[in-house]
Amino acid sequence: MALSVSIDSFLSNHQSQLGFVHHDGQVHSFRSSNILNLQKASKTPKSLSFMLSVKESKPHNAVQSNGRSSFAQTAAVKHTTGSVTRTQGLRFAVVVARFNEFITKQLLEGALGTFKNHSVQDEDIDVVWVPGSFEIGVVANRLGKSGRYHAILCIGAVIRGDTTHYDAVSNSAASGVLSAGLSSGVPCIFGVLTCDNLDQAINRAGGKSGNKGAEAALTAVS
Ligand SMILES: Nc1c(NC[C@H](O)[C@H](O)[C@H](O)CO)[nH]c(=O)[nH]c1=O
Ligand SMILES: CC(=O)[C@@H](O)COP(=O)(O)O
Repeated sequence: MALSVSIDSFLSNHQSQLGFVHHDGQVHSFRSSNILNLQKASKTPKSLSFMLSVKESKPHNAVQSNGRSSFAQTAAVKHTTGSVTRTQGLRFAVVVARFNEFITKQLLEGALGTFKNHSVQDEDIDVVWVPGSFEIGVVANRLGKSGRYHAILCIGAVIRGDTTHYDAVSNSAASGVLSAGLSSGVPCIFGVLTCDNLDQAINRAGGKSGNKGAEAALTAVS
């Protein structure tokens, strides 16, 4: 059964955790200890661009060839989405693993390029190096709790070897990043490659499958 939630009940349920900027640019609700800290840390405190934009979409009936209305139900409610254009005053930390550095450096380059393309200022980005992907979570958690950043981008490259070590490191990296986000309340973005071989990693670090660091940075902005 589909769950239908109106924007009003969504807002009243989440206003303690999130701030919202309506499409008219007005802040409609805004609080939480981290966000307050962020507000203090922000160079331009009145910039609330990191908050989610609430965009109104007009109800419309998408009629399928069989004559039935397809997503009329979802089209009838307001949708909430992040913005990749309102970046003024956004601050990011990037936690990057030194292990497989020839890959993680490329991912980092991709991420910094994306930040630049989205007008995030160099002085609003801190890069913190850790030994391996296993250590990313603990540092991301600490940075998240500092209240200085709007999102933490986590970068690593775990490449399968001969033993089950790969599973331990990649699963720990994923759950570490997840826990860091949940416990700090600051989005911690998973930009850790988990690859079966070196080729896969190279392809995803600026090769033929793109640059996953760049993609993860866009997620952080959003
Ligand atoms: N094998 C990989 C590691 N291993 C190192 C661990 O992340 C960790 O630093 C060590 O176990 C000490 O706690 N790290 C990666 O990022 N990628 C690997 O492929
Ligand atoms: C992440 C890994 O599995 C790797 O670096 C360790 O390789 P191995 O399993 O051959 O010890």
